[in-house]
Amino acid sequence: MTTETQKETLGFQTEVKQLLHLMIHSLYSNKEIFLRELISNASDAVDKLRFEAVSNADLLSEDPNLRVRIGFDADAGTITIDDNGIGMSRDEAISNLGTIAKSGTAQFLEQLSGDQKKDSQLIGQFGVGFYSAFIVADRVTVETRRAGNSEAIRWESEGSGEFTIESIDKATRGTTITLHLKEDGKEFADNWRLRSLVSKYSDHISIPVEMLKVPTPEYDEEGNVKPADENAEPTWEAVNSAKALWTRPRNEVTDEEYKEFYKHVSHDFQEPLKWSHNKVEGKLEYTSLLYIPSKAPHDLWNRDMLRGLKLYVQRVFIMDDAEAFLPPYMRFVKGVVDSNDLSLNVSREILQNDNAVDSMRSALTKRVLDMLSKMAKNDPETYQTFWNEFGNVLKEGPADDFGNKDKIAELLRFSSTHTDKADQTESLKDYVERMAEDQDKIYYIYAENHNTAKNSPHLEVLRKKGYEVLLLSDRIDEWMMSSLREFDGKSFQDVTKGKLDIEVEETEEQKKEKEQKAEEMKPLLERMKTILEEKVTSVNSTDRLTNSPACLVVGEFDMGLQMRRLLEQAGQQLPESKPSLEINPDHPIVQKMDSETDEDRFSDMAWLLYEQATLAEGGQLDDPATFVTRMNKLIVQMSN
Ligand SMILES: Nc1ncnc2c1ncn2[C@@H]1O[C@H](COP(=O)(O)OP(=O)(O)OP(=O)(O)O)[C@@H](O)[C@H]1O
Repeated sequence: MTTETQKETLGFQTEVKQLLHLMIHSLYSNKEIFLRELISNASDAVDKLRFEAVSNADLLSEDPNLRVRIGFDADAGTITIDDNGIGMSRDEAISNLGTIAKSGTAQFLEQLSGDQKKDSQLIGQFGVGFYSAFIVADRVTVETRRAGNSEAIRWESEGSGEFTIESIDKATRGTTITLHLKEDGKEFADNWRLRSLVSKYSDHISIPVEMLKVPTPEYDEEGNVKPADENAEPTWEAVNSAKALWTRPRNEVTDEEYKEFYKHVSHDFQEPLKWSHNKVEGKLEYTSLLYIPSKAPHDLWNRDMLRGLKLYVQRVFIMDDAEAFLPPYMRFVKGVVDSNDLSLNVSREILQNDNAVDSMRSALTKRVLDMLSKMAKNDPETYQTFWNEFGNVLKEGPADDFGNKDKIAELLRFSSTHTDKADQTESLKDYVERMAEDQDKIYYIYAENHNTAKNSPHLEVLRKKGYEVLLLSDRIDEWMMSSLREFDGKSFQDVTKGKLDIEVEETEEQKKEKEQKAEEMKPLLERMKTILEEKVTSVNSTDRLTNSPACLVVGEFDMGLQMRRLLEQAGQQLPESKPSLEINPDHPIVQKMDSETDEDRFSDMAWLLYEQATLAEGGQLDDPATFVTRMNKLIVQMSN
């Protein structure tokens, strides 16, 4: 006996144990989904076999009719799901059915709270897959033989922490899963129950999902039921329509079918927000079925994760996550593309450099943008749900996809001083419609968080003028704004950069008065400049402030202070560039400073103005302790 034939006991990876435990507890009110998950896996296994058979036809020859079979034994309390797909080798079974390969699993498990309803949603988003068998079964046996291998194995587990694995004889390739049902899972070992679940969840599966035909009774001449023929071969019949859903005409597919198909391709538990199903004929021939999910997966932010559409070539499954068909900022889209123009041997590398793929990619990108524009126009509430989940990914769009910049800009939603709320609900179109008559720019501010943006001294004069300002505080925002130059002919203006160019209506007299004041301010500004020389390029008088005494402004073409901080934190060496300090000449502190004769006190006040301006725009002080000492000194002097 070789070691391989011996029965080995192995432990589940810790994460599997945790997931199993949580899943059994949080999904018990939705038990029936186990069947969908297992049929979905069986169909994937058949797809993989068909793909391998493209280069090795022998794999198919022994058993060419691809199908999944569902059997049950009500007396024994078992259900079997049997496929003649790719099967698993010993090593594959150990890693596929004993570990979770997904990145971020540990973080995901940490999010679970013990609240059954919330957890079941999260687990659904994560994908339960094979392990869902343990919702209804207290023992699961998997017998499997990989196509092309002679060795078959039996994997078995009670789902509590370990599994066994041993070599067995199995005549045919593929996988048979036997569920030994728990007491409260026995209801599923029933012909009609199983049939109705297959139609509900798996009708769209492209291969036949078969069950044993229930013999129709035959009658003798007297009208009595004839005894069944003991020797008759059981006949299997398909209980689903077994036609790839995307190949069917749109008007013959129901919403329910689209939704179930989505769950199959996306491994998502929840319903999609929208979908778009299209057949393209002409120079290129392909069919696409694209879905917008309703919830972001937990690892969406990871740009390196492989993500994309399921690729079929002439109905043969080629690969999951074919990322070449959509740009990275559309990595939330799920679905299928089935092409008639690609070779069955196509690889990821070929996809990256193929002209047909390029054309499909730009057409599919337009399709998604159109789907979103329509949703935004006809169903703003659903669009808002989309935006709240995926807006931050779409914000990568203007930089990623220059050609569609304007279309993407229309889809963006912002927080703005119009609502003063953190929710991103305002479109640029709304902004432009609300623009004041004499306003010719779209103003925005970027800060580390919403409140810093909303309360920034830089907004004071704009608020006074009634100009709306976009309040940006997502990390991606500054990058996005650097690619958005204009919208509807209006340029964007960062209110913390350069000159604001806001026309303030004033009479000749007021103008003169201002000039005179500026002249009077000069010595004060000079005095401050000498003190703050190492921190600022200049100290100027400004009319952008109404309530605050001072703010920091960077040059029009300089990097924003927030971006600079982010890059510095990331360890980048940046050329030095200093902001300028702008002073509100009407502010009492500034006026007080002008008459301050004590040089030490003046210096403290100048530093405090600079430091508070830094803090107000979300910056950090180089020397916070000295700032506190200075402030305390002034407070004591004030109260004396
Ligand atoms: N019937 C089967 N035939 C061959 N391999 C299978 C079968 N069922 C499962 N597997 C293998 O086990 C792996 C794990 O399955 P599981 O259902 O847990 O995850 P998944 O299908 O990859 O993703 P998800 O958890 O999102 O459903 C699969 O990726 C596949 O490689």
